[in-house]
Amino acid sequence: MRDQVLTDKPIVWTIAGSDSGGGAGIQADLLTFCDLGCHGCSAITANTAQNTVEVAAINAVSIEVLGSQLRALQRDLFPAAIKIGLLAKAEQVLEVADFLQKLRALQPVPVIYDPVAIATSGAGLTEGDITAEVLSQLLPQCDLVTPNFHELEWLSQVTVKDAESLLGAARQLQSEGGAAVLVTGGHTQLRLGEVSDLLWDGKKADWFIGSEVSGNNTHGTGCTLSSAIAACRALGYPLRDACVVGKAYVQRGLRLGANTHIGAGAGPVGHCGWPLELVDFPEILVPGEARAQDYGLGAQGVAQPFIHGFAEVDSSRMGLYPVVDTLEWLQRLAEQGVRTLQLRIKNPGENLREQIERAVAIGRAYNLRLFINDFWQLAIQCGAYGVHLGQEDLQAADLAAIQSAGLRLGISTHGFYELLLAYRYRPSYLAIGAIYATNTKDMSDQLQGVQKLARMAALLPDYPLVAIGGINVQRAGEVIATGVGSIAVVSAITKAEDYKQAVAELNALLDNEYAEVEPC
Ligand SMILES: Cc1ncc(COP(=O)(O)OP(=O)(O)O)c(N)n1
Ligand SMILES: Cc1nc(C(=O)O)sc1CCOP(=O)(O)O
Ligand SMILES: [Mg+2]
Repeated sequence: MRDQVLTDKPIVWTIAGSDSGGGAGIQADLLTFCDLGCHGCSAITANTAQNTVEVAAINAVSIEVLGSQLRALQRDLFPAAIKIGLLAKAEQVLEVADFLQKLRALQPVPVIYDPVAIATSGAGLTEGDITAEVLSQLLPQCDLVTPNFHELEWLSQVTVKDAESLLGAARQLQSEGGAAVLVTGGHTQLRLGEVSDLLWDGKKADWFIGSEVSGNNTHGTGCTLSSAIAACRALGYPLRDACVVGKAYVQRGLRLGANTHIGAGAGPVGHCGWPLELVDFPEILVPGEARAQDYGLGAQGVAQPFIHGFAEVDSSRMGLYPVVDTLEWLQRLAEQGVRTLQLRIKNPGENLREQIERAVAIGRAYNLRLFINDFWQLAIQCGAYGVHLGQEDLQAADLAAIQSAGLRLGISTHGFYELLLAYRYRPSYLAIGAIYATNTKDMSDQLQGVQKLARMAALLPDYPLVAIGGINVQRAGEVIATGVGSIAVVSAITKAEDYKQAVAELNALLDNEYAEVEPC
């Protein structure tokens, strides 16, 4: 929600080294913060003398100089997130860890550490060994650490030779330091043509699969990724959303920056604005899909094979979509000409089957797109038009049965990560929520806001998208303007003084927007 206030840019700090060549370090970090709508501040740990072909010198700043920068920032520019890059000697690690401990006692601040310590050439970038200080003092102050394969081996002391050992090393590092681990795959491909990152947060492993981009302009990708994740965390995005948007931002920079010529060596990755194209976003690996084996997620324990591709809805613009809990409401709204409806019964009585049968009959009589929430078995048995499922239902429901019965499938999503994951199933529509706070259901930790909705909707311009959560007549205009083809509402209709008027006003807003987009 924070990113809706355009006059109030979140502040993000980078604590890192200066790259005189302008491709990595502080320079890449500040470009990234700016690009993603944040105000960047810096505390410089070292002045490196480098260009695109060599690191000629690394001049660490003194503890006094580092500390004075941090304290000046704290006095006036309190951060919404912090990215840490090169810490050039053990004393700096201790200084930063100690500072963070005190800062985070005042207010929680997400901290992302890109453990820069070894150059691509293999040369050490630090004065002496910093391993012990990083593991024991710094990592407990971090929320996320973003090693590449080499840095993972360095910090975990585990030799990484395949996907299983990589996951083992990430688990080891996470359990030792407490921070979630995002292992970046830029240096090693587990599958040809795929550049994949592994996130292990102590509970769940996720693979984010990107495609290889040909080109040599890769300098600064690690700095840019960790900075983009920090910027997204400052905008209020949860960790998984921040990771997939960060990866997309780097992918966009690699793709659009591939043909620039800066220096004789590896040129800088591009900084090319907010990623709004699906092509830059990673695919989320789904348990049960064939390539999961190559990523160390074997078939064991997977409830069902990966099923994707569901019956299409007849229009990507399903319009007004009331979600109701009684047959009376279905009947009333069908009589008002509403064509998309959902029956969402949360406290079913003994006559649930009968209610669903009657709902399906109303749906047929009025030619409705009628979705049944949760009860997919009854929806199949009663021949419903479609079923709506939540994220947590995806592993439990028999998706093959829904698919082969020809039912449409709608899936709830809450943010970029869930949207990309649900999209892998190619459902009939994707719902995005909760856009605003709502009294109908506790969604307080999953609020998206309109700007984030617009950024998600931009990824799938022709796909049937539904926005839900706190939408009413006053807010519907800005929601519809994001490009979603449908707005789902509960209380805006069922608690309206005059539901017929609410239906008419919401329909008028939808008609108006679509008329502007598609002039006759
Ligand atoms: C259109 C639409 N979007 C989202 C939801 C929420 O579904 P779910 O996540 O399954 O939560 P419950 O509705 O079951 O509480 C929905 N019902 N409809
Ligand atoms: C049922 C539901 N699902 C949501 C989601 O974000 O998945 S928000 C929501 C409640 C929508 O009710 P109202 O229109 O009254 O705010
Ligand atoms: Mg549900």
